[in-house]
Amino acid sequence: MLLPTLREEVLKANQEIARRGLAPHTFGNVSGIDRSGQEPLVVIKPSGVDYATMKPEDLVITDLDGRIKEGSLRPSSDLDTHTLLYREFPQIGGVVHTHSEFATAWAQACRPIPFLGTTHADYFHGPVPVTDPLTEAEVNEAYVRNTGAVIARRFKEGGLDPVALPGVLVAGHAPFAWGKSPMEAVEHADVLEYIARLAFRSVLLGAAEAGLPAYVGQHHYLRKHGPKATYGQK
Ligand SMILES: O=C(CO)[C@@H](O)[C@H](O)COP(=O)(O)O
Repeated sequence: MLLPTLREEVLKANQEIARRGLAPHTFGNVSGIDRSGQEPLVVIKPSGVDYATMKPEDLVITDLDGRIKEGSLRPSSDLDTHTLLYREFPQIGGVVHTHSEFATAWAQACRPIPFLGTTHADYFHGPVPVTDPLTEAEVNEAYVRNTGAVIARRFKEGGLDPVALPGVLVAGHAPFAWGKSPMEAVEHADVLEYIARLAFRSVLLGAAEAGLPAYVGQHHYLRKHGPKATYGQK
């Protein structure tokens, strides 16, 4: 993907998380990556800039280690999480961080979103995982980079597939979601908030946390993503 097109898509994606109510104030950020050139380049939201006034030239371009290549504004304060996820999950092309209400509530409760319905199963093949809380050492050493590290650790140690589970809850913080592109990452962040709200209400109504029978979840996930889709545990 050429950078000018990626810039436009990352700008639109950042405006979309605001328009969809997923990012009150500036509590959220979207990035995209262009892996087509010799050096992968990340395009990310500038820190603290109002989505409504954001322009393509405000976006910041960095390399995969977060070194700024282009841009006069400060990159999002979550840059190191985004770049670590691009290094750890080579399949992804876009990352979204939001503070959407219900997904953030599950993250603050340090509880995974249970696998309760087919709406969930269409997009997330399994409970939406929650990370371990960062240790004091991880917070003090590098909070943002270690936020990415605990996400990567949760998927690696859990044998989880970031394609079949395109999002996570960072314990005590809020959700991150990803996809093949910035706009697909926004779709996943939007669905994550919707299934978080549904699960919250279902649990209040007494839904068994045992959740959906595996065969129903698998049927719906494969129906949406095709018989060759990767899903579930690796
Ligand atoms: O999680 C946080 C703060 O808790 C951040 O996501 C900010 O809410 C957004 O920061 P910028 O992207 O504007 O730097």
